[in-house]
Amino acid sequence: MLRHRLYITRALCQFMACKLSTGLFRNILKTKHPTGDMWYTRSCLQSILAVTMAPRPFSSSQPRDYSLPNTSWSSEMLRLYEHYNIMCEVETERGDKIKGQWTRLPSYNRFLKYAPGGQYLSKLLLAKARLFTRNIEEQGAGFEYVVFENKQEKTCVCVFQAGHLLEGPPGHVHGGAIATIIDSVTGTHATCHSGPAMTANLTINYRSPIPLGSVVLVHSSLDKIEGRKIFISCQVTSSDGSKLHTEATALFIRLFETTY
Ligand SMILES: CCCCCCCCCCCC(=O)SCCNC(=O)CCNC(=O)[C@H](O)C(C)(C)COP(=O)(O)OP(=O)(O)OC[C@H]1O[C@@H](n2cnc3c(N)ncnc32)[C@H](O)[C@@H]1OP(=O)(O)O
Repeated sequence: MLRHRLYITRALCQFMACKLSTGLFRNILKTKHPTGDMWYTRSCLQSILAVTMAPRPFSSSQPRDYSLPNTSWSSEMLRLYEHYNIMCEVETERGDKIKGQWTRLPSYNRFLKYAPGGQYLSKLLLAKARLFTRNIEEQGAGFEYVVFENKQEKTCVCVFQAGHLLEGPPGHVHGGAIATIIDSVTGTHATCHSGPAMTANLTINYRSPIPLGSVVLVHSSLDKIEGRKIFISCQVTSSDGSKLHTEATALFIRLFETTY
């Protein structure tokens, strides 16, 4: 009986929280600037990002964090993951654990009900929407990757293992898949640094093919910011850094005036 009551109370709490967050987003997204442009306050944006990036607090099935190791990860992938992950937390002389220079970024899960502009995204779309790079359920078949950010150095590093469904030239990764991972890593970098931004330009030079199944590093560096423009350069190298596979420059445009 008690268990039954607890169950009903939990369901009611979930329902209330869901309604509350929906209303909040609707109000935020409908807020207009006097010029007619969509307008977000810093705190609103931060709450949107916090909520969109964090696991759903009241969901019984927490979204999966695709950036955590799984059984498809090769020993090289795991080694590099550990290499950066260990730098996310450092031990002080007194033995306390404190935040290090690097931060592992969890995989991004979108569950906004309303797109910017107020357009209602149906429940179906909502349930099925997924970041393009995370759309293959089979572990190891597509994009296996994890992104680490170093705020101080304004860099991001992505450890990327390309699965067999990303084949282009026989035995090698498709150029479109390489462009996708570059866009995703630099886009994540731009968004983490400056808030929501979209790719305006992406220029890629393919220098040497990436063998399918290999692990490479995607380095993203924030070069400069001019108003809403964020300039990022990117290199894809072999895991030991000795071979350059791809070079790119990207221009992102920050969607809102607010600076972080
Ligand atoms: C944490 C996890 C999160 C989530 C992690 C998400 C990771 C995935 C990231 C994926 C990112 C994508 O693929 S995004 C999808 C692909 N991209 C798109 O679909 C974008 C389509 N384009 C647009 O929507 C628009 O053109 C925008 C938003 C880019 C810009 O439009 P706007 O806002 O009206 O700005 P606009 O006035 O035109 O331009 C502002 C300034 O930028 C300049 N500018 C604009 N476009 C260009 C350009 N291509 N090349 C040079 N310069 C340009 C203008 O001259 C101007 O300079 P000045 O006069 O001020 O000097």
